[in-house]
Amino acid sequence: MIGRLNHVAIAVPDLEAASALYRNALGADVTEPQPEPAHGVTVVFVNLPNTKIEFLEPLGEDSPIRAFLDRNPGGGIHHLCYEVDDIHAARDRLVAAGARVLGSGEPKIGAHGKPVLFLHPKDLLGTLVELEQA
Ligand SMILES: CC[C@H](C(=O)O)C(=O)SCCNC(=O)CCNC(=O)[C@H](O)C(C)(C)COP(=O)(O)OP(=O)(O)OC[C@H]1O[C@@H](n2cnc3c(N)ncnc32)[C@H](O)[C@@H]1OP(=O)(O)O
Ligand SMILES: [Co+2]
Repeated sequence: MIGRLNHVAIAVPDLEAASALYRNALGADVTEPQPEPAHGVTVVFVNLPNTKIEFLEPLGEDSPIRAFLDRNPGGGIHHLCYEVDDIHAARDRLVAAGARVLGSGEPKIGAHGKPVLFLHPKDLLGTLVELEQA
């Protein structure tokens, strides 16, 4: 069921500063800011040979990452995103294993234009897990 590691997400207080740091200090290839109002964040992706890093900045008053940044004002690793062949089957299997799906329980279109959903960190080893339909 579980497939490629699509991305590791880092929540940051300042997307432009984070992008400049990775470009200047690491020579990274960083995409331009992509507002995702349905998810309450603006994102960029750091393209790596074998996966991506996603930087997240809060967008709007109800951003789901606001409290995380209050706890981690300098930023911090926020979630892992795994690709799955069938996001509904993966969801149902995880729910059967006791994991809680966040939000409505139905996938939403994510930053790559594909269905995504999130599982509660308390049910998956203290790690927020995102699933993306491959
Ligand atoms: C554009 C889409 C893009 C993509 O890749 O396609 C994205 O990735 S969008 C990313 C932003 N959206 C989300 O993260 C949606 C799912 N997240 C949530 O619904 C919330 O962040 C939630 C519920 C996981 C946590 O919200 P909040 O911090 O406000 O809740 P609590 O303060 O009640 O925290 C509960 C409990 O969980 C711990 N926690 C919170 N966030 C994380 C985390 N990222 N990793 C690990 N643990 C986390 C928090 O510390 C609390 O623990 P406790 O021991 O009870 O204090
Ligand atoms: Co993500």
